[in-house]
Amino acid sequence: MKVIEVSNLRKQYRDQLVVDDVSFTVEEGEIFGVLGPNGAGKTTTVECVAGLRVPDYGTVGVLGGLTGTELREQLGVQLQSSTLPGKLRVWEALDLYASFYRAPADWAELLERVGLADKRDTPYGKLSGGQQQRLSIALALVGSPRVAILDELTTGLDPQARRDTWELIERVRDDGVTILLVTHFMEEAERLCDRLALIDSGRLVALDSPAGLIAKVGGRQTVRFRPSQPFDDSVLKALPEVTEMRRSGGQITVTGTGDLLLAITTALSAAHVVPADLRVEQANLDDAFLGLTGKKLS
Ligand SMILES: Nc1ncnc2c1ncn2[C@@H]1O[C@H](COP(=O)(O)OP(=O)(O)OP(=O)(O)O)[C@@H](O)[C@H]1O
Repeated sequence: MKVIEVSNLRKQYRDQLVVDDVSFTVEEGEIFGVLGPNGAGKTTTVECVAGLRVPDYGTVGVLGGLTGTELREQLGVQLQSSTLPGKLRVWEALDLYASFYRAPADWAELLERVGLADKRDTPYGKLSGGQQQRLSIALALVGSPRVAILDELTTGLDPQARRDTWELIERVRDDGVTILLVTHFMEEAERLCDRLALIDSGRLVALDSPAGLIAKVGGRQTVRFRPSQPFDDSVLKALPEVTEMRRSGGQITVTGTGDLLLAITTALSAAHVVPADLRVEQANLDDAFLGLTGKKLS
């Protein structure tokens, strides 16, 4: 079932076109990512989905075209810019948000779920960045929505807090909430998203699963190793899988496609060379973005 349908969305601020003919659909139960560099138009796109901005052109449908109160009841939104008064206690914020809904979730249970039960009486201003983000997720979920929009959720968090937040988002999805996630972190998109819309300068560049996007750039891989003894470049350069080979100090870096690792290890073995410190790096979403737009994501 299609939960979000965006067709030919266009949005302009004065004379700046920031969303240019963007279309995508989000299926029920997905974590759907909108990935792109700063200023690409991601927030504007999801603000149109959330009904917070009016598109200049195109249509946006959530759960078959809900609007007004019905839309607000079914859609939880956590926006990049949202902050709360520093003195507001965690429980007060949840109680306040719960009062906006006819059938709110049990917020005490929600607090357990986001790991903030022991911060119930802590003022918002005294929470760490990660705790504030987890509270903002709880606030987005307090109306028991079927769809949640989460914008730049982990920006500014340390790696551990970021990983904790990813686990939390996965649990929310496992509970049946469809998630539209805005991010400019390649690693976050790769780890969390079932499908991704790559956005650059307001335009949809590609839409696929993370693996599908990476495959679009040809599945480039890099293999690094230290050879047990000298060998001639031609041993590897002659392989059809190899596109480039570089030597730096004692290390050799080979890039290529196909079953690169097998081709290299077989050729080295025939030349009686043992590869030590062998490492394989697959192409990632950064490479995909670079291949599709000519720009680096980060
Ligand atoms: N209310 C506004 N009025 C005028 N220009 C705006 C407004 N909001 C955003 N913009 C501009 O529109 C462009 C797209 O912004 P948007 O926030 O949608 O991008 P983004 O991809 O979410 O970027 P970021 O990750 O930096 O938030 C930017 O150039 C931004 O400066």
